[in-house]
Amino acid sequence: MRRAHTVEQVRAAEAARMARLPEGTLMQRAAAGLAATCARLLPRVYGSRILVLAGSGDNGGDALFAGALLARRGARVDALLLAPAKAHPGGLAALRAAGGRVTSDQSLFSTADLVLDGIVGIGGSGGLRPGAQVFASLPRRGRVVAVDVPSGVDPDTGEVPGAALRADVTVCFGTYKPGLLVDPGASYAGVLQLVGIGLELPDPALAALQHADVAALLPVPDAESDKYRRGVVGVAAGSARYPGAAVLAVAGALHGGAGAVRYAGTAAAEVVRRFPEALVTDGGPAGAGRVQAWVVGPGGGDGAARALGEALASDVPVLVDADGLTELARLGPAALAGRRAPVVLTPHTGEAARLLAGAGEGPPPAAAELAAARLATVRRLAAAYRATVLLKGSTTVVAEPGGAVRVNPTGTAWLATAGSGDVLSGLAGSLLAAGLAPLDAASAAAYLHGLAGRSAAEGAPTTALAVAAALPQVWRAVRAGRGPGAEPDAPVRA
Ligand SMILES: NC(=O)C1=CN([C@@H]2O[C@H](COP(=O)(O)OP(=O)(O)OC[C@H]3O[C@@H](n4cnc5c(N)ncnc54)[C@H](O)[C@@H]3O)[C@@H](O)[C@H]2O)[C@@H](O)CC1
Ligand SMILES: [K+]
Repeated sequence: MRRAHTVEQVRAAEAARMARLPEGTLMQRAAAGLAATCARLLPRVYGSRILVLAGSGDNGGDALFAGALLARRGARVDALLLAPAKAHPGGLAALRAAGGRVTSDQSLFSTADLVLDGIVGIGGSGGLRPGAQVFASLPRRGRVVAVDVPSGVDPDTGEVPGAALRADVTVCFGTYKPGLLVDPGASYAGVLQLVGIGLELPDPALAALQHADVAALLPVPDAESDKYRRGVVGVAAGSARYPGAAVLAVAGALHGGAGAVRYAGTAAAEVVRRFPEALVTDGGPAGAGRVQAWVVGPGGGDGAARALGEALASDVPVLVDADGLTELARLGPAALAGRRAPVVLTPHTGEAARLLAGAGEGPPPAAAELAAARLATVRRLAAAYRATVLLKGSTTVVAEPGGAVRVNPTGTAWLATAGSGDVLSGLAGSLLAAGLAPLDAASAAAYLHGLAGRSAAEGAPTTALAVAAALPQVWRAVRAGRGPGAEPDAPVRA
């Protein structure tokens, strides 16, 4: 599991550690790790041209000390100081002593073999300041290595309020920061490299699952299992107008670990034609028979209101998606009051906007605004509806009310295809029925769905049904620890 901590948590851990260590020890550890990563990125250090962009704080200090270490190995290191009077004195002295120079030549940014972005780290707020904005648009030849955080990215939220410096690699110290894992910030961070500096950290503010975590969550039948013990998932989806949504949600559910899928709705004939193994009924959830979790809403059309009401009246977990969310937004959080079994909501940002408005949080915000502030949005929704919320998008995030947040590292833009959300809800509902806790079911489903999207697409447009069909091979890869994302620290990137 990749764990990310907020600036406040990092500062507290640093203060506790520094109290027991000689002055500057943590910075030396950070600089050594940073220099080692830079050295690995260069064909050879000796003779390489390196530009250090150093701001006014310790982030600049890290960059200057790392520059000094690289200069000692024969690199030609120039430092451009964004706030010359405030540059880290120890770092600057070390750089000079190692033969490095101070420059004001911005064109070195475009000719250097490697640029170290030490403009601002966890002390940063707002986008790049005017003096540094030019670097966001200058052409580049070598790689840009961000020190701790790409400058201009909010470390706690991943929001990018102005210009920011896109990195090829981000070397972060002590722990990941939420802004490195959540878009839009994550898209500025490139490949992440964590350097341990010996911090003792509390529970993370945010976590990203990896293969081993998901493998440990996935239900596996044993000798005593039968279809009912493995869990039956109910799917109330599709309508005369959108029968395909029923087929896709059932396709996801059949690959999610439940022992059986019970379909309730007007697309029963289509479902059973496609999947003879599904148990089907024409009515709503109320008369469908026992299930361990309901999925309500994909393509539900006019029938979504009734299906939602009947599913919520049951005593099992309910996952609400698509038209079910539109209906829930109309009813507001009161519709969930008194419910004991968990509720999972899976909105995209448009649905999230409606849900927030439905919770009395003012007029619907613009979806783009919510996408730019994904963490804040998912937390607000989880708190307002007291439900587990999976917010879909360029990075899918999952939050529990007042609790843990998970970010999915496996997403791919190829999944932005019609019907792919229906597969995800079926899959997540199936994991719920198999007994996973809501946060685990939602985040494991997002993880598998992302990998299945990659595998189905392989760089070309794909279909929702192909994504569902790729799920078994993805389960195998995750359980075997194979394929993209299997290495504990290799980020999965499109
Ligand atoms: N505190 C520690 O023990 C350690 C800190 N480390 C480094 O120290 C960094 C944090 O250092 P600081 O607390 O000095 O803060 P920064 O170096 O991140 O920022 C310094 C100052 O820049 C100004 N600033 C804020 N936003 C800005 C912006 N958008 N553009 C330009 N300037 C801006 C602020 O006045 C801020 O205090 C970490 O990110 C990490 O790189 C590491 O050396 C590890 C140990
Ligand atoms: K930085």
